[in-house]
Parts: sequence; structure tokens; C-alpha cells
Amino acid sequence: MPLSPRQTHLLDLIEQPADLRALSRGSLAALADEMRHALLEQVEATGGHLAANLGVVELTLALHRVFDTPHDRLVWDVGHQTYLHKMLTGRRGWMSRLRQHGGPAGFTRRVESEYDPFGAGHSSTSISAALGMALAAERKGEDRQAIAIIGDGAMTAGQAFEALNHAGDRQANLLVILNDNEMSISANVGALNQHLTRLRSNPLIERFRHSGEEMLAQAGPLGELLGSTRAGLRDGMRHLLGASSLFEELGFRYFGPIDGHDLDTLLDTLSNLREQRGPRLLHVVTQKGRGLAPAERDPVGFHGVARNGVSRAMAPSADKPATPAGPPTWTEVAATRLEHHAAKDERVVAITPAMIEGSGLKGFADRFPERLYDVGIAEQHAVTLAGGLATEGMRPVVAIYSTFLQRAWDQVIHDIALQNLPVTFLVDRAGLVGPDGPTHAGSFDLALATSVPNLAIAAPADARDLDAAIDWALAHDGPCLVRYPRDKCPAELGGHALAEGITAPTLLRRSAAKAPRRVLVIGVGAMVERLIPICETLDATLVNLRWARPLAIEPLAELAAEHDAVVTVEEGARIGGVGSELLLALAERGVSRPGLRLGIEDRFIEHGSREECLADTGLDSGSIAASIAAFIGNLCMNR
Ligand SMILES: Cc1ncc(C[n+]2csc(CCOP(=O)(O)OP(=O)(O)O)c2C)c(N)n1
Ligand SMILES: CC(=O)[C@@H](O)[C@H](O)COP(=O)(O)O
Ligand SMILES: [Mg+2]
Repeated sequence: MPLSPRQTHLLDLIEQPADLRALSRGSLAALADEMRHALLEQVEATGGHLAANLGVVELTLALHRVFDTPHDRLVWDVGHQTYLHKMLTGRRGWMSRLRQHGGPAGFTRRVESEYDPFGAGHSSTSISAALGMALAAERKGEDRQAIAIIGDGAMTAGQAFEALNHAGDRQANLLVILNDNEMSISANVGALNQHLTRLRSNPLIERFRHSGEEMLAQAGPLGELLGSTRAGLRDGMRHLLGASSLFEELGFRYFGPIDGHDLDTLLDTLSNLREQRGPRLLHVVTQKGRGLAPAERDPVGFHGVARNGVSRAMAPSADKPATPAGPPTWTEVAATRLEHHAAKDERVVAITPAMIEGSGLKGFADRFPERLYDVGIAEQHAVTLAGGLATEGMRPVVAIYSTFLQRAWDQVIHDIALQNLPVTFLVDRAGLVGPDGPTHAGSFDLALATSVPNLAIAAPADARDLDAAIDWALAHDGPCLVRYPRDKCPAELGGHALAEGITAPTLLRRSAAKAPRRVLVIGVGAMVERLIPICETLDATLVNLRWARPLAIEPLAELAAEHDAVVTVEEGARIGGVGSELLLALAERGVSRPGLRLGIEDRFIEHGSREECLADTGLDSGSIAASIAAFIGNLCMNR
């Protein structure tokens, strides 16, 4: 059922937020309606993060109406909920290419607009960044508001607390808007979430506060005198009722909770807060998916949707196309193997930093709910928690995206590897992810991991390798990282082992070429599949490395010695990656050969489809074949 197009008379008038401020207040509800519909049409065409955006229509409108953006700084956390913000800040015409190559990013970016004062993608950075802006304004003597808009999910991260702690102590001029929709990607978790629930559902406090304020208003001059201590009285009441907010304890003035879909309340409250200074936190209650019934019912399913996802959701079930069958994803294969082990071994527990669905842990959660720890958006804690569990004989598995593991490398090194603890890391989204772009690319895990002692690193090329790697990791008495991309997983690529032992590389084909054309290609992980036809065409020998550590250097050196040159191909940073390590290790064994290292170039790769991103850095099949062919051509010329 296609979405019916809707007129957008008011939205068409808005080029910049100043145009929004010129509209009558009475027309804003109609504008919010138009914005919500424009959002649905846009996400229908491009796909993207729908539910969070539906929840902030009124909040976005109210913020740009009340504050003097871009002079006042709006810092959105994560940035996945900024589609309306982009529409109101001069990017509406461009949104039809959202998250596509050359189009706007799915998150805020400084290079895109002066209305994006800070780039994001990873969560829980907004309070720190806005605090930096507030302190800079203080130093420069500038009068501006710095506003962090952070979700209840993002608020669960350590960094958010670190920033609150600092801001409250400094009494910085900072406004934090806590957008509480009771959801992270899945239902929000943790004691903070329970605290927010108590704040949301304590009508006694609200009644007490309102009646207290009414009494003060009726008491004339005495009331005015007392009014100056109104905030103190209110805080006192909260303490008496045992309902003081955590934020007040940290030095913030707490306002709310208010209904984030009630425009009048939002506009009045924000206007009041605009006139105040110091650390303030406004608790806004919103509904994820607001205004689209299927998304309100299933905010998890509508967190991110594919192109045509809106009309598909609204279609009667009989009209819904069946999901096409095909190979499973790497995520699915890994999750199935993990469940297989959990069924046999009570010691196996899984940890996720707020990514149950994306990491494929829904099945594990259903089957072994008491053995799944969703720790919130707390990657560092997830890793050290696994360390603690491992010291007591458990077999913890941290399921984590490569990009989010970046937060926790100190924990991997200091808490896990240094103590040689048996923790398995299932590192998903390793390599280029596509539409989420550089903030979410898993470019660095290999380069970071290869230098960490004790850490075994598997880069499986097919489902058979992946299963074997998980089996090995769970039996191994030390840490192990298993990495795989956001893609379909081939079942079995074949080949035979180059040596004894589970971590040995496999040989997939042997070149029949004559010197100087005998080239050994060593593929890392998911790159191997696309190397098979390339090596056939170029008549190169092909090895599936399988394990980046321990590196099976002896059999590889023997094989390399029979060749004229070595090529390595990995979906990870080329500098400091497996290829660099391999060529050096071969040279140290006296097998110095001309080498070509293919990997992610030394720059950030822009968003696009996964294939476009790979092509951008020379890792699509055509570019790989061309690079190897040119390399062989040079070998012949230089002979
Ligand atoms: C460091 C980090 N970990 C995980 C994620 C994945 N992620 C993106 S949005 C999200 C949920 C955020 O919840 P909340 O802040 O409440 O925003 P909402 O979607 O509810 O509006 C998560 C876990 C991320 N972007 N960054
Ligand atoms: C905004 C965010 O960080 C997540 O929603 C992320 O976009 C999920 O990515 P996947 O679609 O790869 O699970
Ligand atoms: Mg939320």
C-alpha cells in the first residue's frame, strides 16, 4: 500500500529555523503534522532510523523555535534522530538521498551544516561535547546556550555520567534534555531506567509542587519573597518524599517530567529554561514511533527500517511479500553456534551492550534468559564484566560490533588479555557497514588486536570456519576474538589445511603460472570468497588465512618461498593490519618477496551501500582484480 502524498504548505515555507520562528504559534501543530508525514515519506524512500525520529517531531520543532540556532548549540546524541532537524536546517531537498553515497549522513556531521556543531553516531557523547562548548563560551565571554539532547538509552553509558559529574561540579551553563521514551533499541534496562520510571510516575510530587507554587502565587509579597527560595523548597519536598532525582544530587536543577508531544508545554518550558543559566536538566517523556501505529506497537522493529519499510508495515498481512530465502548472515550463523554451546554448557553466558537484536541474540534471550546480560550502552563495563565472570569459571561471550568495541580497548588489554582470561569476543560488523558510514565502520579491530599479547584472532571465511572458531574459542584457556562482517555468510569454500591444528590456514588453489608470475594471494576473512574467481582468472595461488593470531608463519613461509610475490587482502585498516604483519614476519624468516597489501585505505570511508563503500577503498572485486593484475604486470616489467 503506497503512502498517500500529503501537502506540506507550512513546511515548504521553511528554509532555515528563522522561518520557523516567523510562523504564528497557532500554526505549529499543523506544521508538526506535516513534518511527521514528510518524515514517513522520506524514510519510505530511503530507509533509515524511523521510530526515534517519529518520537522527536514536536521536540525538534520546539527546540528550533525557542532557541537561537545555530548561535545556540544543539548537540544531538547518537544523531540517529536528526532527520527532522536536518529538514528544518536547509537540508530537506537533499534528504531523498539520505545515507546514500553522496547524500546526507544518517547522523549529525560538522561538515554538513553549521546547525550540526558536533558529529555523532556513537552514543553518549553529547553532554561532554555540549559541556566543552559551554566552557568555551564562558572563557570567551559569549552568551549562548549549549544544549545536549540525549536519550534514556544513551544516558546509561559511563561517559554520560562522567560529563554530568563534571558539569554539576563546574556549575556550567548547560541544558540537558533527557528524551525518555523508555527504549534503547530494545526496551531500556538498568537501575537508572527504574529511577526514570519513578520520576515519571510520581504524581504526588507533581501535585505537591503545583499546589506549593499556587500557594506562593496567592501569598502576594510574602509569596514573592518565598518564591526566591521556591527551588529550594521544591528540592526539599523531593527529598522529604524520598524522590530527589539523581540529577539534582549531581548539581543540576531538574525540570519535568513533561509530555514531549504537547507542543504548548514544550514551548513554554523551553522558553523558561532559555532565560536561565547553570546546569539544568529537562526530563521530556516521548513515545518512540509516535504517530505510526505499527511503529508505536513495535518500536524495536521500527528502530531501523529498509526502503519501502513503511508501506510494507502498513500493508494487510496477506499482501506482505515473503522474505526471500538465501544464505544466513554471519550474525545468524554465529548466534546459532553460540546457542548450541549454551545448550551443552551451563558456564556459557552472553553479554550485550544494548544490541540484542543486531547481535542476533534474540534466540539466546528466549532460550537462556537468565544467562544473557544486557548491560545497557556500556561497552567498557561489558568487557570487564566478562573478565569478572571468567575469573569464576564461567565462559563469557561478549557479542559486540567492531565499531562499539573501540570504546573498550583498554578493558580488552588491561582486564582480559593481560590476565589471559577466557573471554570470547564475537565481533560483528567488522569491516565496512554501508549506510551508517564511517562512524559505524569496523575498520580498526584487526589493526588494534594484532598487537595485543595472548589475544587469539579468528577471521573466518565461511560458516565452517566460523563454527570452528567459536568451538575453539570456548574451549581455549585465554581470550579470543572472532570477527565477521555485516553480510551473508557462505556455507563452505573448501580447501585443505596447510598444517596440523585447528588454527591452520587452508589452501584453496595453487597457481600453475611460471616465474615471475607466480603470485601467492592470502585472503583474510570474508574477503576470501571474492578472491576465488579473481585468483582463477589471474592464475594465482589462494590461501584462506583463517586465523590472524596465532599466525601460521611456518607453512606460509614455505609456500611464499615457492612464489615470486605475495598479496594480502583484508577488510580492515591497511596500516598496521594483518597484511603488514604477515609480510614482515615472512621477511624475518628470510622470505622477502615483493608485496602488495590491500585493505581499507588511510582515510575514513563515506556512507553508501556496502559494495559502494568497498569500491571506494579498492576492495570490491573489480578493483581487487585490477590491483593484483597491475601488480603482476609490474613484476614482469621489473624483471
Ligand atoms: C557506543 C554506542 N553503542 C551502541 C550504539 C547503538 N545504538 C544506537 S541508537 C541506540 C539506542 C539509543 O537509545 P536512546 O538514546 O534512548 O535513543 P532512542 O533511540 O530511544 O531515541 C543504540 C544502542 C551506538 N550508537 N553507540
Ligand atoms: C544508530 C545505531 O547505532 C544503530 O541503530 C545502528 O545503525 C545499527 O546498525 P545495524 O543496522 O548494522 O544493526
Ligand atoms: Mg530512548
